[in-house]
Amino acid sequence: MKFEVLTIFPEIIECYIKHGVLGKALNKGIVEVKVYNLRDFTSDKHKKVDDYPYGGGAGMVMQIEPFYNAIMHLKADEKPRKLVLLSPQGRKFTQKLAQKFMEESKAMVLICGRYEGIDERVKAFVDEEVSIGDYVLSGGELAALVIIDSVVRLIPGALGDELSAVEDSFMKGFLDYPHYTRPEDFKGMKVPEVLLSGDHKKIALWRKRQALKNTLKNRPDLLKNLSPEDMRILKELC
Ligand SMILES: Nc1cc(-c2ccc3ccn(Cc4ccc(CN5CCCCC5)cc4)c3c2)n[nH]1
Repeated sequence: MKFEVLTIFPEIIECYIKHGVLGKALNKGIVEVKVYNLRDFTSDKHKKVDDYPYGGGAGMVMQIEPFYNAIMHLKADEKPRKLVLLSPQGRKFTQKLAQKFMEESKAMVLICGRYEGIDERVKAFVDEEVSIGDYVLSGGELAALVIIDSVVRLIPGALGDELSAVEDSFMKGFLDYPHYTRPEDFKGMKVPEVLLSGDHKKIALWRKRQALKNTLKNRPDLLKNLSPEDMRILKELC
């Protein structure tokens, strides 16, 4: 899978993708990330990318020309790609949308604005407008990294043999169970006995109960389409 990122701060993207799962996926050739500086697609000596908003208002708005020039440059190879604009007003990004992007797109262009946003006319050239949550960031780069990271985790082989994104809790429809590792007793804070029992059936049931308990407490909105067994466990918790 190939990601092409348009931004005025390429360093933000370049620094993050070197590390962890993403770094390994890049080294394995499972994913390719190319970052383009929008200033390289300007036509003035000052490499200007923003201007005052028509109609007045605070702040600056990013001009359409650098975005247009960059998008036309990418499209010159006539390869199919999904163009995604990051914005506070976009469609909410979820694990389900990450799965859809991974399954449907061989290449994605992630368009990152800054300032108070970008000229509305850019939207004529994009396929999706996506928000990663109901809060305002300073630009699209963090949102682009969230999308890259969560989509790459879903690519078969990206996480290495021992891990699988399929196990990620959001894929199962509720939150994760608690995790523990050594030491068994840290300043009197002990690991739950059941996890030391070696009884895998009991451990699995305990983890399911804990996951449902966490979900009921923090994200009851995720508790739908439960299996009869999960519903039985949930009723015991109420
Ligand atoms: N999920 C998410 C994505 C983004 C995102 C993505 C892309 C850009 C490009 C610029 N910014 C910063 C920005 C955009 C708009 C405003 C004005 N607006 C006024 C009314 C209330 C909402 C904000 C202020 C600052 C971005 C922010 N934030 N959150």
